Amino acid sequence: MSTRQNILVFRELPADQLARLQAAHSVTVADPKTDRAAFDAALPLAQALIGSSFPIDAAVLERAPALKVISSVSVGVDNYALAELHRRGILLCHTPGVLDETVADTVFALLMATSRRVVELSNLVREGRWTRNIGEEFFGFDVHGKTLGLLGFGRIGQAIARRAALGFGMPVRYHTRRPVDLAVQAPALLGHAEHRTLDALLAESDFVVAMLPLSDSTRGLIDARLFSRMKPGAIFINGGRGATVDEAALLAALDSGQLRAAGLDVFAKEPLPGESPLRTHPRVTPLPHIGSATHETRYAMNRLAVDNLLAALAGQRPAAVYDTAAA
Ligand SMILES: NC(=O)c1ccc[n+]([C@@H]2O[C@H](COP(=O)([O-])OP(=O)(O)OC[C@H]3O[C@@H](n4cnc5c(N)ncnc54)[C@H](O)[C@@H]3O)[C@@H](O)[C@H]2O)c1
Repeated sequence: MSTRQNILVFRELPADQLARLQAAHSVTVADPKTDRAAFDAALPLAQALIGSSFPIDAAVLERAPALKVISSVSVGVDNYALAELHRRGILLCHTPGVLDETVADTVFALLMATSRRVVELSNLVREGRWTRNIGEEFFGFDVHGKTLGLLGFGRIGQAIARRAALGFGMPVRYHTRRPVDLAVQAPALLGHAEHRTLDALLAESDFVVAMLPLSDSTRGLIDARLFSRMKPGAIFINGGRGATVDEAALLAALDSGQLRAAGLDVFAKEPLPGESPLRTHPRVTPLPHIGSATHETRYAMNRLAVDNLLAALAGQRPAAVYDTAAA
């Protein structure tokens, strides 16, 4: 590639990271959510894109004939038309690894909040309704020692498993298409985590945590059948992607009492529409997709995304390339 390339930044970057791009390339900043016209105007000459949280679909790619590389400030790649990127020979980079521990912390916050009713009981205090000692009707359920079932046992799933097994004494069950060789891939979990078929995991787990990417194989995967196989009174947590869950089936499972509670960081449609019953359901703890949203981690993700882009534009292999051929 020639030296100065046209980069289109489609989501705000920290000033120092933007400066790294500007030092070496011609940079246009245009967020399509707030200035679609500027984004569209920059597409035809863009050789590189960097950003997140906006669908780069076939229609966008069609208007970007010079595009060679996209650097996503995310680990999930469901916003990108993967087959089309592969067909056009466009490199896709993402940010695995740097957010694992932070997303696992967020998932654990949801485990604690749902089982110990943290938000509900904090509101009771704030609203002046704490007028006598708390009785059984406000008691929660223990987290420590309970069985955790993980749907999705990748980088983040394993970080959740470490917290559960090593910090909270929780037996961990996980479901993947093939068992993981723990001795090689997750030695800290040897003796703590066991592979299960999907139905066996659901039947055994007090907490079912979904940490799945969104793909053709996971869209709507967590449906009425799966909720019906969970232990009565189980708690369901979703930290992966909203569209892996049939939200109507989730609500039905909550209302029938099959599920005790749900903690959700992600939703099929985001921001969560005002009319969604999940917004105000008394046994749902909703979060506004904050899995990786800490100062340190968002900065690390932006820096890695800029590293990836600069390497690609210099003709080097970036540290984190997503294999679009395998999608
Ligand atoms: N809430 C947030 O803010 C947030 C933050 C980061 C990532 N995420 C989501 O979490 C996902 C997982 O991230 P990761 O880094 O752990 O990914 P990863 O690729 O390391 O792990 C994905 C796991 O899902 C499993 N999997 C994939 N398809 C499956 C299927 N059909 N059935 C069963 N298991 C299946 C894989 O085997 C693997 O264990 C991301 O793709 C992203 O969508 C959410």
